[in-house]
Formats: sequence, structure tokens, C-alpha cells
Amino acid sequence: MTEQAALEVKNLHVAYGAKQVVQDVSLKFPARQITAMIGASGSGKSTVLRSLNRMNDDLATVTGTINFHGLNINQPDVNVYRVRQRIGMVFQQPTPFPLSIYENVIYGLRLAGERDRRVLDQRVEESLRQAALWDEVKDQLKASALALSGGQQQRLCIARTLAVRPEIILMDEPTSALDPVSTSQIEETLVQLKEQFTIIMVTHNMQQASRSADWTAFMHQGRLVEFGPTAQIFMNPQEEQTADYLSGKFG
Ligand SMILES: Nc1ncnc2c1ncn2[C@@H]1O[C@H](COP(=O)(O)OP(=O)(O)OP(=O)(O)O)[C@@H](O)[C@H]1O
Repeated sequence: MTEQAALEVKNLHVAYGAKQVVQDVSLKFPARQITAMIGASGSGKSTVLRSLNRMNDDLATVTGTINFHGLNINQPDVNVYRVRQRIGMVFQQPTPFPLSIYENVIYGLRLAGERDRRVLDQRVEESLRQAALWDEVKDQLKASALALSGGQQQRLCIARTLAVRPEIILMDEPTSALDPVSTSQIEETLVQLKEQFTIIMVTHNMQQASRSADWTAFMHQGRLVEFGPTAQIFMNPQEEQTADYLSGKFG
């Protein structure tokens, strides 16, 4: 692969207690591209995803290297807070805080100590525009985020993640709780976002992977079976397990 990697995972193993659930995964995630992680339920996709910004620290034993700008971020002395600023996460269920739309967007900036109102205002507009929500909410920034629809709440959560200017955005089934219209709005947003950000997304939705992702990784029983350009994985998989999964033989 000639693409520049935003993140490189080498020999990743993850265990919950004695239960080994991810085995020897090595993978380079191309920069400013969308990579989809697909595979049957329980194959370890979310576990890999959460390991990438150290979200598994308190739950699991994660070994192997995760190289980000030449630094192995899977080491105890690495500042996890900084890692999560650079590698943000959007979850399956929209998780707005019970605050105004404005305060939701700048939540991370406030935590980081930013107080300059002009900076905050500017970042709110920029992030909401990037998340394709600005036009819908610009006149109600002080209203509660909880009054938004599910799809709007998820785009707000994307804006909140973008506001701290990460490089990589991890998404764990970001549209599975949403209706088809909201889903296609988010997919369109993702395509815009990849001009500036690297996106790594777990999805059960094969159409979503084939529509949105440049690259696809197929996992099975804790192992990475195949990784390649999405069109190749879907049209001409090299591994029998990938072909079986895509043709609905299991999963
Ligand atoms: N916190 C946890 N404690 C113990 N086991 C866990 C935990 N989280 C996940 N597992 C187990 O690890 C394995 C992989 O789960 P994971 O959620 O990573 O798979 P997945 O491919 O993302 O599945 P799904 O598509 O259903 O979300 C499963 O056997 C699951 O039961």
C-alpha cells in the first residue's frame, strides 16, 4: 500500500481477563481515508477500535504496538488524554450532554481550558458546519441538545469530537440507531470529513461499508482475515472466509 498511514497497528492482542478476543492484528489505516471494519458479531471489531485510543485500558489487556506519528501510544507512560484529543471517538448511541447545543460542541475545549469567547464561537460554527448541522441549528445554539432529533444529536456528537481538532475519528456503528434519512446524511458528512480527517468505522451495514469506505478490514473470530480497497474486498475477496461472510453464509 502506497498510502500514508495515519495509524499503524502491529501484532495487537486483546484479552478480557483470560479470554483472548483479538489475536495478532496488524494493519495500517490510510490517512484521510475511510476504513470500515466489518465482520460477524463478536469478531472483535469494537475491541480493536476501542484499543486505538486506549478506551480499553480499564477493561482489557492490550499488547502490541499502535504507532501514531512515530510514537507507540500503547505504552503506560503515554498521556491518554492527549491521545484521545488526537484520536476522537463517536459512539453507536448519540450521547449529547444535557446542556445547550453550544456547550456540547465546546465541551472538550472547555476541559482543555479554552476561555476566549471568540475562539469558542468560531470553533462552534466551524465544527457544526463540518458536521453538516450548522444550517439546522444556527438560530438555536442556546437550546437544549436533548431537543434535537436522533440524527441531529449524532451529528452534534460528531461536531463535539471535531471541535478539539483530532486527526483520527473512530466511529462505532455511528448510524445503527438512526433512520435511513439520518443515516444517509451522516454518510454524506463522512465523505466530506475525510478531506481533513482519517475515519475508522465499525459497521454491520454492508451497504454502508461499500458506499462510504475506501478501505475495508474483515475480521473473523478475533483475527484480521483480509484488508484491502473496499471494491476489491466486496467484488473479489481473496479469502474464502471473506467471500462466505459477504455472501451471507455466516454472521
Ligand atoms: N467488556 C468486556 N468484557 C468481557 N468480554 C467482552 C467485553 N467486551 C467484549 N467482550 C467480548 O469480546 C468479544 C469481541 O467483542 P467485540 O464487541 O469486540 O466484537 P464486535 O465484532 O465488535 O461485535 P459486535 O459486532 O456484536 O459489536 C466477544 O466475545 C465479546 O463478548
